[in-house]
Order: sequence, then C-alpha cells, then structure tokens
Amino acid sequence: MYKLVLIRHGESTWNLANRFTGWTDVDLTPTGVAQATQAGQLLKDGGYDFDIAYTSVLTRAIRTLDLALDAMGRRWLPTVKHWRLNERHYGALQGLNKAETAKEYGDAQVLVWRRSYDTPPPPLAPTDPRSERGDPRYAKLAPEEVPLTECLKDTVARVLPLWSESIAPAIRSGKRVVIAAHGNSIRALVKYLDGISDQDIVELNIPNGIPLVYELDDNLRPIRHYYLGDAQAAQAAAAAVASQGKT
Ligand SMILES: O=C(O)[C@@H](CO)OP(=O)(O)O
Repeated sequence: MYKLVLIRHGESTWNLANRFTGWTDVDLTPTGVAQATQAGQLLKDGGYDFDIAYTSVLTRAIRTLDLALDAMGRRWLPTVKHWRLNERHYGALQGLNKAETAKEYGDAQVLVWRRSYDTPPPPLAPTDPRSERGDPRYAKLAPEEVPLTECLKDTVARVLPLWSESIAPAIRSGKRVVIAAHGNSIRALVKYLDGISDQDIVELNIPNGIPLVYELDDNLRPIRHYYLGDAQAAQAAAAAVASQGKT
C-alpha cells in the first residue's frame, strides 16, 4: 500500500478578499501561514515522512509546502515545481469578487464557472495586462500553451501528464510523495484517482491547508482517503469554500 498526501495551500490574500485567483500569483495571509505550519505539524505528529515533494510555480503553494516541511524538519526535501500543478486558470474572472460576480450573473452561473467540468469562464484577451503570457516562469512554454481560461476538463488534461510521467512513477518506485497545490488542480487529480463523474465533481470542494491522505493499492487505485486532524472541521471548511461563490 502506498500513501499520497495532497495539501491545498493555506488561505491566500485573494481567498480572504474572495476574489477569483487562478494563475494570479498572490501570497498567503497570516492565517494561511498558520494553516500551512499546522499542516506540517499534523503530518509530523501522524508519523508522516516524505522523499519528494511536488508543487506549482505559484507562491501560495510553494510557501505552504515550505512552511509545512519546515514544521516537519524537512525543509531540504527534493522538490519539483511545475506549472502543471497551478490553479485552474480563471480567465476574465481573475481579480473579480466572487460574491459580487454572483450578484451580477446569478449564483447558478457562478456555480457553472466555478465547478462545472467542461464550461470555462470567459477568456482573457491575450493582450490583457492580467495575462501570464509574458511571465518568465512560463518562458519554456509556447505562448499559446499559457491558458487564457480553463474548465476543469482542461486542468485534468494538463495535470495528468505530470501524474503519469513523474508522480506515479515516483510513488511506484517507493518514494513517499507530498503534493502542495490548489483547490482545482487537486480536484482534477482527485477526479481522476477516484473516478468521480463529471456531474458529481461539481460537489467537491477542497479546504485550505488540511492534509488529504490517499491510500493507494499496488495499481495506484485509491483504497480510502481522509483529512488529517478534525474531520468535522475539514467538512465545515469545505462547505465554506462552496459558499464563496454565492450572493
Ligand atoms: O479563485 C480561485 O482560483 C479558486 C481557488 O481559490 O477559487 P474557487 O474555489 O472559486 O474555484
């Protein structure tokens, strides 16, 4: 049996401001810092240890990983930072307040933009100053590979090559893996691992900064999964994430 640990970053400044974030690179709030440290403490207390870490190229996930590993005395852990673990690109919604957007377009439309499997939010114009196409961290990508919007289906499609080419082989080779990523890149991975339907994935929300443990069989099929720490608190935090897009 293998164990894989997934951690969504701690609360970010734009989580606090309730703004659509996507590929916008914002930092953690003091609460987010505390959540990340607490995640590391929970892992340490639970006897978890890792051989390799994966994270995105966005500050909130990188810092969460750093803080969690620091709490475990494992700041030196080999780490892969990859754009394929970035948050889902939120297109022209990036920067807008979620509740105000719901007031303007209605809760149902915002739910479609936030959680539907295959309806992307309206795209950014390539010339929009919010576009990440000129950002040096994506210099290795062709400009058109840097998204202007994504639905979850697109996110699944770009997360899975990293899973099958790097993360899954690492797990199979016996390495203990932790992934610090984002609400929707984790939803993409969980959809794939658990075989969740396109309809049911709408209901799945991932709370900030709570380690989610997957026990996997020899074929990397999930046996069970659970949040570390207080299960009810994790459930309440996930429900609070679901409410962020309501009026
Ligand atoms: O804004 C975002 O990028 C994500 C995660 O914070 O939000 P949501 O939960 O609305 O998908």
